[in-house]
Amino acid sequence: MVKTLKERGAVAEAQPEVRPDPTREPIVVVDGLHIIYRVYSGGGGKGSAATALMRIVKRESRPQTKEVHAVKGVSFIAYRGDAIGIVGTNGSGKSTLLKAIAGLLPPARGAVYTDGQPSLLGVNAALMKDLSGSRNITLGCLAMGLSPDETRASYDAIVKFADLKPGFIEYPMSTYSSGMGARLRFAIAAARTHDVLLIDEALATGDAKFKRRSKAKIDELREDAGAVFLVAHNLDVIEETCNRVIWLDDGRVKMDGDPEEVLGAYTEATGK
Ligand SMILES: Nc1ncnc2c1ncn2[C@@H]1O[C@H](COP(=O)(O)OP(=O)(O)OP(=O)(O)O)[C@@H](O)[C@H]1O
Repeated sequence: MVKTLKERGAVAEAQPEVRPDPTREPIVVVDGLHIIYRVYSGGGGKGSAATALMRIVKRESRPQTKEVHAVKGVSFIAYRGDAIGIVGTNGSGKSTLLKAIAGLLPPARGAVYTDGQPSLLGVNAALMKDLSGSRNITLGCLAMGLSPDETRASYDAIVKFADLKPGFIEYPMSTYSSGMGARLRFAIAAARTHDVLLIDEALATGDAKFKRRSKAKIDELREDAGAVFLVAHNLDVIEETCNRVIWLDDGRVKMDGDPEEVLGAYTEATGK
């Protein structure tokens, strides 16, 4: 039987139409964005340096590349003051979308326009795990563009916000639990206002008290910042923090709108 284009997956399911709101100020415009990862695969052998060297010696051709189409024609507009939660099952493209908004991944097609500088705060944000929390605060603040005076002035507030166990601020970050690390990273990032703040799972590891304080901080950041994006598997965090939710499904926008409505449909569809 001949399959239709849709059955063969050649035609994407329609994504919600984007209707600009002329009364609000756009901060991030994502326009028909496609992100494709190219992964080396095949050749049989392991992808080690030795295999690559053998291939050069034997003058074999390069291994085949495989494409992973992670974001498929995503479009939306984020406005000043928006806190947008991004939900979706594993591998649906949430982290990829955040990285693309941060400018870390080149679009294969489409474009991302941002008014101001996006900052990506991920659980894996690049602090130095061998340095103490204290040194990382200085490093992180300077890396975010704060002056040495501003860094010194922000130090106490960051330590207080991170609320680590006594003494831990002088220990290397490699000794921190993932929750402690996430708290410190969030506290550092929150020390500055951001035009566009992208948060990837940073709050998932915090306890209830920290989540409450981070929600208050995100509300504050939203007032000063342009827009906040939050990826989290914990839907409570999204529901409490965001005024809008985008549901990604296999790299496409399935729904974009009111948190209650989108999270309701998402929970029903996925049983999460
Ligand atoms: N560096 C990479 N190279 C190749 N493929 C990748 C890479 N990073 C992600 N992918 C693929 O892109 C797709 C989207 O991944 P992504 O990490 O954006 O999803 P996610 O929704 O954030 O998932 P999770 O909820 O598990 O964190 C997946 O198929 C994943 O395997």
